[in-house]
Amino acid sequence: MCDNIKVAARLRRPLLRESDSILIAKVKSENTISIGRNEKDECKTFQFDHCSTYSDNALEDQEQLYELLARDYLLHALDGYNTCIFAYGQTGSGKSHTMTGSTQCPGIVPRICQELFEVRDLYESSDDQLNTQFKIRCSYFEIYNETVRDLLGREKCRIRERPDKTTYVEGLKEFEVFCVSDILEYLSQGNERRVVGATQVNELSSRSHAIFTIDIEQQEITPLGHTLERKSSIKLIDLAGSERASASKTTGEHLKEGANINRSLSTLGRVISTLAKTKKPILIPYRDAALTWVLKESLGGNSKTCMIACVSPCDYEETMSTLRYATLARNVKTSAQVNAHELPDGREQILAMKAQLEELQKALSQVDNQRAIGERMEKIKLTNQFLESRIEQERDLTASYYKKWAQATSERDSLMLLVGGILGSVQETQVNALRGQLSSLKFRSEKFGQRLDLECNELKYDSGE
Ligand SMILES: Nc1ncnc2c1ncn2[C@@H]1O[C@H](COP(=O)(O)OP(=O)(O)OP(=O)(O)O)[C@@H](O)[C@H]1O
Repeated sequence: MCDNIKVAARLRRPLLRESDSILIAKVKSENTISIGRNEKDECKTFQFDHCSTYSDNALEDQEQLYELLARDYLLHALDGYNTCIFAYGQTGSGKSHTMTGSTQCPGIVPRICQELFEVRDLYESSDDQLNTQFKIRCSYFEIYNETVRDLLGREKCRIRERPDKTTYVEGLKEFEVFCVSDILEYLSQGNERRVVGATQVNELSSRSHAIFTIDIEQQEITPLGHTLERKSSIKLIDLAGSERASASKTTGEHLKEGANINRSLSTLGRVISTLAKTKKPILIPYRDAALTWVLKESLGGNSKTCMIACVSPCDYEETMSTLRYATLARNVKTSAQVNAHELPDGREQILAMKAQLEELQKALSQVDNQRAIGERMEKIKLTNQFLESRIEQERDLTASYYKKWAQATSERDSLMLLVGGILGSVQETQVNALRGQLSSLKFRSEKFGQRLDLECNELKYDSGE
């Protein structure tokens, strides 16, 4: 969905030091602000989506600005849109007062935090079946002299581009927050570490661009029992103030800071004017400054964005320049989309998990089978080795029996020959002795034969034949 950047002008009250100055700006209606050098000068009028002025009650002014302008950006974020609110203006024009404010007079950031947790509590405590679970995280960084510094961590960080061309701060610390005091604690910790300096125009001048991000993740159970997940982020930005060196009487380090601030703000101006002029932009100079590079999505991408142009009631040139800048921003279009998708419902998840479990069990039993087969193979191998060595032994034994048997047989044969040859010439007693010898040899030879058969049979049985 295409949306123009919403632009509001906020006129701050004259400060004590300005009590003698001529008031050059006036809010004429809720959409119109006019500006003239003096009462006689012809006034120039500017139209914006919203114009707010001051009253005697600063707290009420803060409340009103939140209700009429800023709350919508919390509601959009709860619907799943990325949103961004940034305060722009000269130094001392009321940007920090508008975004952060003070404990007595809180600005937009603490109010958004407060209401976000009220909404969260309401949803989560509801007995309604359409329950929503929240996960809220925050991070805070500043861009000082073109360097990104994590205000809640220690590191200097770098800006990176994702494959889809969106940008992010690498290594930025993000903290999950569970209640409003958690998030306000991180906000105040970060504010304490922000680079602040005194200039002639503002005693507590912010010398950096500060970007506080709230990431919201919601999981909602729909009436059909599905889970809808929404992810969105709210970027809340307090820019450093534009300044003329002569007006703010800056010198040395402050002059360098001022030059960097002005350079990045003028790049922001060029990005805005290129986006405002071109329907299909060819080259937007996002990369020319860390600020525009990191805000790429908020300025020309998936975001609902609001610019609050803070103006002083007494400085004609600066106020005029801010209002011109703001007018240009009104023509910039962004293309915000709801970042939501349905998660697979519970039943589907259970079925998918069951199928996965079955597959795992199958794989496991295959592994078990293979292990059992392996173990049996190992046993068979050992048995084979044992049998082979037995066969070898038996073979040696058989060979030695054969040898003995052959010897016994030839001994018997030669004895029989001898008996045959000498039978006539020997005494009966000699014959009987020879006969005894012969029958003993016969008996031994039969025994050898039997033993041989027995060994052969055993061998056959062991080798499984
Ligand atoms: N609407 C307002 N009502 C009352 N006081 C205001 C308002 N806006 C600003 N102020 C006061 O004006 C002074 C300067 O405001 P602030 O510090 O917010 O300016 P800034 O734009 O953030 O300046 P810088 O860019 O130098 O940081 C502060 O004392 C602040 O309290």
